[in-house]
Amino acid sequence: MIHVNNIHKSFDGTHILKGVETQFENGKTNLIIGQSGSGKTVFLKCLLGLFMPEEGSISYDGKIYKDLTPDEKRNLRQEMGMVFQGSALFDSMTVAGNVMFPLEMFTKQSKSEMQDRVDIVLKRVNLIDAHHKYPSEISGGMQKRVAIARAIVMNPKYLFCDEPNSGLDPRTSIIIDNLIKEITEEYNITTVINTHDMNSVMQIGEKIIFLKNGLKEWEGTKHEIFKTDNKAVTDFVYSSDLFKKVRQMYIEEKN
Ligand SMILES: Nc1ncnc2c1ncn2[C@@H]1O[C@H](COP(=O)(O)OP(=O)(O)OP(=O)(O)O)[C@@H](O)[C@H]1O
Repeated sequence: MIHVNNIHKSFDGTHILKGVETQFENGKTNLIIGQSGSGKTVFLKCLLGLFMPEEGSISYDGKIYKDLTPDEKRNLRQEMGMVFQGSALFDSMTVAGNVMFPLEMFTKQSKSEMQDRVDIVLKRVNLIDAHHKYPSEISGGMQKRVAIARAIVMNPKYLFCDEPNSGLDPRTSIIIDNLIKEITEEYNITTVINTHDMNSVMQIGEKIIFLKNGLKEWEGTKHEIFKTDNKAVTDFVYSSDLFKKVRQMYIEEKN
């Protein structure tokens, strides 16, 4: 569980996050949405410990990040998995090499222990015969599965995903969304996803935070987002005719 307590972050005097307050439960897929420039990436980087808020604090299962020693911070960061936008795989390494990389960097496991773990996570993301392939030899959807396998290979308590569906077709996006949700539940991970993808919101948004100008404008579930009359949220989420119709149908069905 992650508690975000009134965090503020500025760059060169420009106030970007202006007191964000929320919490993310384990076993749940938490989504951050908002217009470009609303502060989603800055917020995710604060959660990852890459940016330090000037005010407020973030705590991870009771551990307040800013109060930890450098060693404790390092240990906590090893409990965080990250799926980067565009997968960010090492082109010169095989699929297995990419997934093994965090184990080689941060553990003292033997080669066979590492190989066993790589087999388990690649199987979990439904990639069985890809160990010896290079990223350029597999599809974008498969690359994303490799990125997810690498993010969970250290058995993280927290999983952060930046635009996990960017560059994927709608069908593959749904498969990747469902995979992240299943893994989140199965391993009881606290997952936070930055997304522009409204399909993801409707599919896996167990908790959605809507950021506007560095503030949390709204939060709720994928069911509540259909019913909200918060104009900033409805203008953003239901900007397309298709989603306007979906919302209308949902409201009529519930009445
Ligand atoms: N390292 C930085 N130094 C200075 N300003 C920054 C830095 N990182 C982000 N910003 C500024 O913070 C603001 C919010 O940026 P951020 O990347 O969080 O937006 P976003 O909501 O993720 O947008 P997008 O959806 O387009 O990715 C922007 O005005 C950006 O220029």
